[in-house]
Amino acid sequence: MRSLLLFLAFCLLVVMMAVWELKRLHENAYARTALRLQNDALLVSEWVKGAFQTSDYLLRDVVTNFPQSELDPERVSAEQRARWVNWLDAKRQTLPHAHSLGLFSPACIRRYTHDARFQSYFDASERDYCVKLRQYPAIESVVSPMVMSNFGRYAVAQARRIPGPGPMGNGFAVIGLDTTMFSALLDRIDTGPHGVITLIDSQLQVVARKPALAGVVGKSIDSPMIRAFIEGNVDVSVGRRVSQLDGQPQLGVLRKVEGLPLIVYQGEHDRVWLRDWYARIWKIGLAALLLLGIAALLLRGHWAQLDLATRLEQDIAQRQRLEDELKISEKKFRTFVEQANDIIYTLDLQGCFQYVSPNWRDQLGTDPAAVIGQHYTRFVHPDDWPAWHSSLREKTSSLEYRIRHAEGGWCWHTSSLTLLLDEQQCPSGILGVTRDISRRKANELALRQARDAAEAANRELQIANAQLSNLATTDTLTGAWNRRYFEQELQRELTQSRRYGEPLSLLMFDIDHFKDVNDRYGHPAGDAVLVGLTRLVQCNLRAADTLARWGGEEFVVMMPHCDADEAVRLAEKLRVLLAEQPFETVGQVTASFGVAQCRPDDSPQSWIKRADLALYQAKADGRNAVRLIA
Ligand SMILES: Nc1nc2c(ncn2[C@@H]2O[C@H](COP(=O)(O)OP(=O)(O)OP(=O)(O)O)[C@@H](O)[C@H]2O)c(=O)[nH]1
Repeated sequence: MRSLLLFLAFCLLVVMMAVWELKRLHENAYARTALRLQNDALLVSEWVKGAFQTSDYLLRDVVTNFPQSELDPERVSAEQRARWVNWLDAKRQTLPHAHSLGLFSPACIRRYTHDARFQSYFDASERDYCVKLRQYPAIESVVSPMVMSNFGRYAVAQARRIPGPGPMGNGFAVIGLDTTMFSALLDRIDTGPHGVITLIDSQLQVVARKPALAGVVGKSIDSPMIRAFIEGNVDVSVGRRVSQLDGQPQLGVLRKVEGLPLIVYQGEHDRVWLRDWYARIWKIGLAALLLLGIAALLLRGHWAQLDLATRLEQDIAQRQRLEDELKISEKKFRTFVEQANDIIYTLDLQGCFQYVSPNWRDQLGTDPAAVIGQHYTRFVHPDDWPAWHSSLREKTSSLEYRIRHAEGGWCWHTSSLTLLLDEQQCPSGILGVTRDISRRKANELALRQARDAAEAANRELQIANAQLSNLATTDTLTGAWNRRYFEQELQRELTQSRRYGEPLSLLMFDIDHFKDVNDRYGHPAGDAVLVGLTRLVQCNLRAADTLARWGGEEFVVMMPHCDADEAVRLAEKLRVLLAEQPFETVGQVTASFGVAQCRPDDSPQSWIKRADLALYQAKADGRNAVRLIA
């Protein structure tokens, strides 16, 4: 963590140093370029001043040598006037860039000009030079901002007062200077491929520019900053700006031309004056990155060493901790082994005891020393050897077995066995923890015996219940359902039949002259007839039909899903079968049958009553017959 912080601090330091160095280089480049531009601007302004001084000499010459008496052309002859015009033109031609030269009266009326074609009346009282001469009587000479001259060219007018008594003296001379002279002047200056020099007048009009741009001369620059500079007290201003004329970012110097309504702007494109600085950005940036990269590599190496050292320390600490834990664990284990109720032992893979805890003696009466080296079969009941044998091959297992007590007899024990592994993860022995469960086994035996007795009693009870239930629903003599059961079934079937709209019929039959059978052959023979008859009828019914003994020698059969016709057919069949069946001792007997199909409005009683009535009719009609009351 500390090294990371150091690295981050180093990174910060490198970045700060790089930024500081770049800032310093930028400032140097700025200062150096600004100084050079200032010098260049000074040079240009001096040149411009020099140009105006030259023209001013010409004006001085004119003002000094032109006689005052000749200024009013009305008083001068035409020939004399022509001579003065030629004189003025000769003076003008001494300056190659002077395109006009004239003389004005104190009232700013032009009296003479160098060209005979322009001798007409011209009032210059509104012109800037006239206004200034009138406004400031103390000054001798003025230069006006650039104007479009009468000759159709941009020009700057320079005027010089003609000394005289009035506030305006005896008038003034004006020379018109073609602004192309400034362009020619600027052309001679080496500005480099991206340097700019612009001459601007006090009206913020471009007077001349290098490099030249089409239509730029006379163009007004809308710059509050330049306007403020013109109106301010400082003579020089340095700053970065974007040129309004060509849109280039530049470092530029503005310098007022002393005593003239002109300023020089000298600028250099950022690309030029910052060229070295841009190159240094790359170099310094790469150097910083290199430094940071080296630092990062060093840090990584340091971390790797640190990590190794830390891991070694951790390993040592962990090993120490494990050793301590092992000691504690061993101590605990020994205490646990020696004080526990359970017998703890180890076996080799063949099943011989290698260690047994001291309580073996307490629980099994043998000294532990005598047990060590012995095979488990020496102590374990032979019936439990298979369980032991298979457990010794398991990773973990538990088993219950009998083990011999030194004083004779067997104790029940349970053991949990765990396979022990050596450092190579190979089985090296078996750890066993055993506990005496003799008491539990005795309890289990008692419990099992009690449960067996309870189950036997339960079974007897179920048999008795079944018998009781049978008795409650069946007739003991014939085995047919009894009347009570039949009535329950009748009610249930009646409900079912109504719910599903199925037909349901009832058959009631009674043995004919049964009293005579009893009387003649005895009651047991009569019983035998009843039993035989029941079997015969039962064998000829469907599984869904219910046969019940209604009472004495009278029986009923309920037939679900069976209409009156089917019921009559069955009754007829039974009647014939019975009549043809010989009974032991008694011989053949007959029976009469009454049939009734259940009606929708029937109650059990009304339905049974109709069957009974049909039976009565069969009896009345001579017996051994079937009758239906539908
Ligand atoms: N053996 C024997 N006889 C019974 C048993 N129950 C009723 N009886 C006898 O059945 C006889 C019924 O006689 P009756 O009611 O006069 O009818 P019947 O003699 O069969 O004459 P009809 O029915 O009119 O043909 C009686 O003698 C009863 O003692 C029984 O469980 N075993």
